Amino acid sequence: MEALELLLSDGTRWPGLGKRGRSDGGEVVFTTIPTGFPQALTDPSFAGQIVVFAFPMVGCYGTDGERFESPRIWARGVVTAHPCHGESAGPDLFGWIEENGAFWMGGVDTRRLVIHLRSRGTLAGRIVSPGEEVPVVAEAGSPVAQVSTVRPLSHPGRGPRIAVVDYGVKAGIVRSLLARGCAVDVLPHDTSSEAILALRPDGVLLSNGPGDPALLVEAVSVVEALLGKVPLFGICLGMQLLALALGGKTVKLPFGHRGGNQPVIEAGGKKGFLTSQNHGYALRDDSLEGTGITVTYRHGGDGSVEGFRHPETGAWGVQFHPEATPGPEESGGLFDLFIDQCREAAE
Ligand SMILES: NC(=O)CC[C@H](N)C(=O)O
Repeated sequence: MEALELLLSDGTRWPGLGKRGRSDGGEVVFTTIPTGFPQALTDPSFAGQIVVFAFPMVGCYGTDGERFESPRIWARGVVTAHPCHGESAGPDLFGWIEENGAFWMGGVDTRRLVIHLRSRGTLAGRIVSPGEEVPVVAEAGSPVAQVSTVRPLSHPGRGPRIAVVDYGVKAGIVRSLLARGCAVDVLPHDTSSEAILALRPDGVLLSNGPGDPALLVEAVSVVEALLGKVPLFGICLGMQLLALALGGKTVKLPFGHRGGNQPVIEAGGKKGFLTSQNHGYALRDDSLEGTGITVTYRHGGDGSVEGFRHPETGAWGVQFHPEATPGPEESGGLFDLFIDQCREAAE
């Protein structure tokens, strides 16, 4: 173990201990999940980011390969207060992070760091040696092409056939469809609308994924071409792309929503539930007029849009994660609603 620092783009330095030298720059974000760390780190939506765990003790159960959300870690670095080494459910979490070529730091005052990020907003950062002076910038551009499958992958099933456009899909989304009997085609992020419709899917699911949705101009035009032709359901980045295709706009949140206990309230109602979330962007409320979008869910904390439907085309989406992994499963029924919608459209 050697002394390391997390150097932030505002010049602040956060000391800790770890094993490796200097990471590249990445957006430093925090998540409040209290469990499911390997699931979070393998979520492709974290690609290129340095993840601060607000929960103090991390790694007590090691890793469990069966619960990965993709085959590898996409986060660039991990920052924690108290790394817990050793094996219980599986290999040592921090050894596994190193094997994946990612960086980690322990012994960091993550309570103060989370409050700093919450008040300053998300910043770029790098894991460096103490006192090291290097430029700190997060990569520009979208990581979607790096995390998406390059070839279509087909999973058989007797139920409706769902095409999943993979912008960085979590395995939990595919599992949620397969568990309900669907046949699933996972398609590369740049698949054309013609190629998607040629599969004659009963529905199209637009997946989660990393980065700024507004950079994905081509994906938005593919989604636009699908509108009204097939049932469409977007999750997180997928919902953002759907809204952009309908003429809405997105905005970067100051520090995002990342955690397993994010409250969501039905718009205009009182019913609330807890959700798993991992996003830094949101729909701009003032961009929705004239789009035909009806907001269905809002965040219980800041009131931002967490879901919508578009009655004219039947397209809809949620900003939170009904597949959970990690997090509460109480919104999993949304997959059933989508599958019912696909069945009805096929009749
Ligand atoms: N999990 C996701 O799909 C995240 C969507 C997008 N990258 C955001 O940060 O808002």
